[in-house]
Amino acid sequence: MPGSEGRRLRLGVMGGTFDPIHHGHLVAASEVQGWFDLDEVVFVPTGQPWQKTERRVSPAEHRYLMTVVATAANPRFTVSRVDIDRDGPTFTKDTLRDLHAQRPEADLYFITGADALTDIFSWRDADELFELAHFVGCTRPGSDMDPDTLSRIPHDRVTMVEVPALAISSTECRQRQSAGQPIWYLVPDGVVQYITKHGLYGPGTGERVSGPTGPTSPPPAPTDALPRTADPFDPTS
Ligand SMILES: Nc1ncnc2c1ncn2[C@@H]1O[C@H](COP(=O)(O)OP(=O)(O)OP(=O)(O)O)[C@@H](O)[C@H]1O
Ligand SMILES: O=C(O)c1ccc[n+]([C@@H]2O[C@H](COP(=O)([O-])O)[C@@H](O)[C@H]2O)c1
Repeated sequence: MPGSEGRRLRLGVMGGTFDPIHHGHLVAASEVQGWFDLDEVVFVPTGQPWQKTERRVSPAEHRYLMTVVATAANPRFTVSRVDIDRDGPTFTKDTLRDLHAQRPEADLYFITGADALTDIFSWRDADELFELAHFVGCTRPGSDMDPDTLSRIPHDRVTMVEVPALAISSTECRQRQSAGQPIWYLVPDGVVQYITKHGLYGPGTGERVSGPTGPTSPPPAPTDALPRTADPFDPTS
């Protein structure tokens, strides 16, 4: 099926662990959608993010559902299960091959933060990736990509895009939730409610509060928090 104006369909691919998804991810995807006139941006939560072994990653179904909640209002945003339904470690070459098999009519634009792009030559079969998709690296104003990495990427297969500064990370969201600090407005409202309902990132889940923002004693839990219910994805609850 052609995209607008009879040209080939343009499909953005926003891969991430999304533990949890936050407004930095959503702004980056939205900006790139506009820059490249993408017909759709498909968010792809990782199954087993093999380079994030230093910490516990939330179950894939939770990360998938938070991504569905966060993207539901945007008619151009969709969510794919290709990575979470594939066994084994998640490699982007598999993500792109699976999406190409599902949507052979589309050109793929893989959206990534500059931090992730800097590490791309540590990814599985990195040199093949640029044949499978055009890469879009999102930088914050004033930050530059590592010139060594940039020089190794074929220039016609990567574009750097400056997105509005949003110093939000999933790590910060987890740490704040663990410490009882608010995460409202860092993540969509529905994601705050999902996290509260399922008791994700609570005290005792191993998240550390770093730096001067961490309180010595956490503030009391907000009184409007949703009651915690049995977690269908946690066999121990
Ligand atoms: N604030 C942000 N602005 C733009 N891109 C971002 C931002 N945060 C993350 N990204 C990019 O989104 C993709 C998915 O990131 P990921 O799900 O690992 O989130 P994260 O915030 O980097 O997580 P963590 O803090 O747990 O490492 C990566 O390409 C990452 O570079
Ligand atoms: O292909 C790989 O080997 C590879 C290694 C690390 C990360 N990635 C991809 O990069 C995207 C962002 O990953 P992360 O771990 O920063 O959330 C996500 O789509 C991952 O599958 C891919």
